[in-house]
Amino acid sequence: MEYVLTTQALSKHYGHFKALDHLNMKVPKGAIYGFVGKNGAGKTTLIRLICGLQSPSEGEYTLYGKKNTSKSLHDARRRMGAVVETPSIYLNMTAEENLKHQYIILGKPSFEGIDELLNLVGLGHAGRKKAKNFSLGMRQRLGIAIALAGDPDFLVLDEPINGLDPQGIIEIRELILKLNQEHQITFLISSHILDELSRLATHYGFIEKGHIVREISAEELEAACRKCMHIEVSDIRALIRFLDKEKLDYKIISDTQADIYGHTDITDMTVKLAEEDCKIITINEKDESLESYYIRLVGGEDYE
Ligand SMILES: Nc1ncnc2c1ncn2[C@@H]1O[C@H](COP(=O)(O)OP(=O)(O)OP(=O)(O)O)[C@@H](O)[C@H]1O
Repeated sequence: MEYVLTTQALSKHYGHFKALDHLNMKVPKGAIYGFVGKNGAGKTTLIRLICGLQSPSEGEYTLYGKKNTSKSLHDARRRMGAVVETPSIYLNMTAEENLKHQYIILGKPSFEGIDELLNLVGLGHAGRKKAKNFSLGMRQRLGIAIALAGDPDFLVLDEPINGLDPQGIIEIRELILKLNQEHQITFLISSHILDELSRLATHYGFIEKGHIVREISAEELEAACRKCMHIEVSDIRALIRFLDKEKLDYKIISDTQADIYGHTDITDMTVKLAEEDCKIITINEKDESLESYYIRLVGGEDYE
């Protein structure tokens, strides 16, 4: 497998504090890599390091196979774009002027392609409007357009949907999917909004206290998320008696509802419960959410 980014025991210390502690991760080419962790876990620190905004204390990383210590890292970094924390846009400029400014910084010979870029991020109609009048979602999309100006094939987005309204979230999601699928751009997206990430990510890296506790593909994650049967009954005590007798793993949700893990013979359960005058009101299969998996992995305290 070809990797756009790898890190080997990458560490960043601030005095005695280890913001990154021997972090190992691999972002495959073509992936949408969800970089998941609580506030303060070290996500932004990793992003700052790979963008070259800070230097590692120990360990190393490669971008497109080029080591961070090698001279050719500069060329590899040209293939990468990033929106770190808030997008760096000039609010008194229009979207078009912001892009022209970026083109000048990049030393591009002409402004060719700006209209195309604005259309790509869904700002074709707003090119002449000042950025200060943009919604947060439009600003985020302009930030992505600026990051795309250098024609990267790896985009790093730090918490791209933080603070966006539902419509803004959908627009960013669709843009990321389009750029990934139609323009073959690999993404590293840091987020603590797991539900949203699970609609996009092909791979996940779970970071906790500066190191990766699990790296897993979306397919592996789906298999690892426990399937369960959600059941609503008229007599929860009868259900508990049945589940204990069958030695099934379960969780009581309310005084009429429970989640049952593992294989359950529904016919047998229906008959046995009927013998105790317990009616099944509803029953359906559900997957454990990414959020429950994550909490199981790193523990729930101070999770936002
Ligand atoms: N310049 C710095 N000096 C000292 N400590 C720092 C510095 N930058 C970050 N830290 C600490 O390093 C830890 C990791 O910070 P980082 O910003 O990478 O977390 P994060 O996972 O991105 O969380 P958030 O979502 O809150 O930004 C935090 O405890 C933070 O306080």
